[in-house]
Amino acid sequence: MRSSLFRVIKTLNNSTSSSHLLHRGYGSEAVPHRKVAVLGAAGGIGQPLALLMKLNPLVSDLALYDIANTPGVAADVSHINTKSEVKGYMGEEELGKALEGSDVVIIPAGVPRKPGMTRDDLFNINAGIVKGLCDAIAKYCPNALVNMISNPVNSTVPIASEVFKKAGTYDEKKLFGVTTLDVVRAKTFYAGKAKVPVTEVNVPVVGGHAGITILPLFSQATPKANLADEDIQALTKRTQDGGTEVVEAKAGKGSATLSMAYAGAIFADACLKGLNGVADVVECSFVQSSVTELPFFASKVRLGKNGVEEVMGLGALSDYEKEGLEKLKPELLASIEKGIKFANK
Ligand SMILES: NC(=O)c1ccc[n+]([C@@H]2O[C@H](COP(=O)([O-])OP(=O)(O)OC[C@H]3O[C@@H](n4cnc5c(N)ncnc54)[C@H](O)[C@@H]3O)[C@@H](O)[C@H]2O)c1
Ligand SMILES: O=C(O)C[C@H](O)C(=O)O
Repeated sequence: MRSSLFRVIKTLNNSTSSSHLLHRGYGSEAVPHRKVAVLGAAGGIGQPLALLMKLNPLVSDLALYDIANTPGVAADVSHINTKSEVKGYMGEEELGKALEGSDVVIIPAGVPRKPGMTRDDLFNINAGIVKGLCDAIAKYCPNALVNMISNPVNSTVPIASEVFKKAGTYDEKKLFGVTTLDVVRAKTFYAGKAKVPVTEVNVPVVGGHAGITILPLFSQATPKANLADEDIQALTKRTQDGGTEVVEAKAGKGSATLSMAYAGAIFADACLKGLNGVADVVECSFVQSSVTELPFFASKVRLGKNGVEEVMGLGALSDYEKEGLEKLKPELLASIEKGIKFANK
């Protein structure tokens, strides 16, 4: 039963090098003790993400924190007969206990979009939520790798960096905006158009995580396919609007949760693999960066024992991608500056 479940995950999991341990079997192989905390664990993303992290054999302790409903989620997930110990924490007074000793903290806490909203429309509520949670991270687990899912990622990551700077705990190698869902979508859409096996596809996605700031680099997609320019443009637009496609389909009942949980689990797994010293773990992520003149930028990142080991360059871009890159910069910079300003006010 257990092995068949992992076969399903293996089939689902077409990520690059970082995916393998998500479906690694339960052998006697020794892996270091690792605690993962999910903040917002009772939400639409939090619940399936908690499930996927419970299936990850690299996790020893799984802390599920939310302001409401975590006892039920934790009781439910804890009955799954996999390795990790699950504990639920509810309310601010239990946040410290949830965070203490964490190696990786995943943050899907905050409100999702409704049709007609941009991710930036979430700023007023989510900025404060993220700031409060990051204050606690700085206090209780300053060395943890932080995987920021809460939107607008283009602003919440800069907010987190400022909170950590103020607390004197900022390490740019340990703060990640999770953009894996953009990569997951780009792979799926490319495979469909190029008629190549989706499990073999790789597509880097750079920039940020909102609208035109999401820049998939289909010129670097593998396996290669000779797609027409209008196909590339349509794929680019669909990837940029992927979140909105889901928001509209859910018609007021939230945004992507299941595909996001999958993407979040892949990224957290990559972080754990890096921490554990697995070589050549590469994922795209929105991190502090000098790849462009912007202070934060998503690109391929090599993960290691201390978090970011290398922020990789963009590689060769097509003229269409070069144009997209220049177009995204003002919007991305404005979102970054908005986050920094909020955290310092
Ligand atoms: N990065 C991405 O690619 C990506 C993808 C999808 C969604 N998101 C974002 O993720 C966030 C969550 O989406 P969702 O669909 O899970 O929303 P949701 O409303 O279903 O769940 C959010 C959860 O956060 C909890 N929460 C609120 N304030 C909290 C606090 N201070 N501490 C801890 N928990 C708190 C809520 O109680 C709720 O359980 C949204 O901001 C959404 O836009 C990001
Ligand atoms: O689109 C959203 O609001 C959620 C998320 O950022 C996504 O890309 O699905």
